[in-house]
Amino acid sequence: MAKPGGDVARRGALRLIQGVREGRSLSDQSGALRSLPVADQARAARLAAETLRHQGRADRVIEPLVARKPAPQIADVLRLAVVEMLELGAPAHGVVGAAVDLTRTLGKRGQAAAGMVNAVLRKASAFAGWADLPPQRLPEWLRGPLVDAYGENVMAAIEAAHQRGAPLDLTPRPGAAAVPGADPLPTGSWRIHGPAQVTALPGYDVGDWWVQDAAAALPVRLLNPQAGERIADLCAAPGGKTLQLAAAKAEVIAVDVNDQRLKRVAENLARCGLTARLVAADALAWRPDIQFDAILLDAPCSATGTIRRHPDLPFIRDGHGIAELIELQSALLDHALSLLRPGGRLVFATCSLIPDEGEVQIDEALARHPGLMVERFDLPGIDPEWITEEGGLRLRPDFWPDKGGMDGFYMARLRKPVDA
Ligand SMILES: C[S@@+](CC[C@H](N)C(=O)[O-])C[C@H]1O[C@@H](n2cnc3c(N)ncnc32)[C@H](O)[C@@H]1O
Repeated sequence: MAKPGGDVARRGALRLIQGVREGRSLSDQSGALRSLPVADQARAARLAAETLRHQGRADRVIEPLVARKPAPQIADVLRLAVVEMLELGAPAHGVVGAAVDLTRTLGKRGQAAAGMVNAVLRKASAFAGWADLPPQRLPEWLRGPLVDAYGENVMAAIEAAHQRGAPLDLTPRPGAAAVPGADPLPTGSWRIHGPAQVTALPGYDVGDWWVQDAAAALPVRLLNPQAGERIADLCAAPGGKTLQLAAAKAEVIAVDVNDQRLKRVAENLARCGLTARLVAADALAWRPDIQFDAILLDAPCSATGTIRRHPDLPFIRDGHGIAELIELQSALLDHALSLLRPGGRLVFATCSLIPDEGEVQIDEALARHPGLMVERFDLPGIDPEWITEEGGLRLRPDFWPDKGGMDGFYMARLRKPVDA
C-alpha cells in the first residue's frame, strides 16, 4: 500500500498538471493546494514540475506500451508515475499501486483504465534506456526562432540544460557571512546544489542574501551602481535587482505597474533591512521631476530564458503576445532614455532567449537614438565569447554546464550622449 501522504501529493501534482493543461502556470497555482500539509504541497509541486520537464521522455516510454492513446488525464497519471520511477528513483511497487488508485478516482473512464495503467507501468518500471532518451523538445513556436538564432547543436544543448534543471543561487550583500555548502561562482553569486529549504539557511532572517539566478544578478553588476547615485528600477517586482541596487547604497526608486507584485519588493526590502522608494505606476506614463544618473530596465518579456526553473512555460504559451511585448520593450526603452540625465547610463535586460527581445532591441534603439552608445565592459566571470556584436551580453542555459548552468538572459549597457 502506498503511503496516504504520498497519494495526497500525487493527487495534488495531477491537479497542478491539469491546471497547466488549462493554461495556468505552476506559480499562478501556488495557492491551489493550500489545504494540504506544507510537505505535501512541496512534493506535489516538485512532482508536477518534474513530470512536465520530462514529459517527452515519459511519452517515449509509454507510447509503445499502449494499444491506443489514453485519455488526457490518464496519460498524465502514466507520465507522473513513469517520471517518479525512472527519473526520481521511487520504488516501482509503491508508485504503480498509487497510480492505479489515482486512476480509479477519475470517474468511469478511470475505473475502466485501471488495469491498463497497472500493466503499462509494470512494464515501464523495467525500462532500461531512460538516461539515453532525448530531452523534452521545445514547442515549434519557440524552437524555430531559437534554431534560426543559434543552430541545431546549441538548441540541443539548451534542451539538455532544461532537462538538468536549476540549482539554487543566492546573491550575497556586501560583507555577508558565507552560507555553508554554497559554492562561490566566478560572477559573485553563491550556488547550492541539491535540495535546500531557503528560509532555514543561515543568513535568511537577517537578509544577508536573496534568491536570484546567477544570470539575473548580472544586469545590476553591469549597471555598476554607486553609493548616492539616483537610480530608477523601472520594472522592479519582485525585486531581486532592487535589493542589489539598494545594497550598493544607491538612492533607488523602484517602479512596477503591478501593485500586488510591488508588495513583494517591500517585503524583500524589509527582510534585508534595505530601503528604496516604491512607486506603483505604468513606467510608460511615469514622469518624475528629476533625471536619473542610471536606470535599470528589466523589461517584461517572454521569459523563455527561465524554462529550467519553469518547465511549465512551454506548455502554457503558444507564442502569442510576443510581438506586443517587443513593442512594449522598445517603448519602455525610449521612455527610460528620456528619464536619464545626459551622460547617464541605462541597462536594458530581458530574461529571454529570443534575439528580437535582446540584440535586435539594442540595434534598433541605436538606430532611433543618434549618439546613443553601447558601452564595452569588463565583469568578473564573463567569457568574452558571450559578448555580442553590438556589445551586449548574451547568456544561455547551456553555459557553465559543469557548474550547473544559468538562466538565459540578454543585457546591454547604454550611455546617453552628454549633449542629448
Ligand atoms: C522581468 S519582471 C522584473 C523582475 C525584477 N526586475 C526583478 O529582478 O525581480 C518584469 C516586471 O515588469 C512589470 N511591468 C510590466 N509592464 C510594466 C509597465 N508598463 N510599467 C512598469 N512595470 C511593468 C511587471 O509587473 C513585472 O513585475
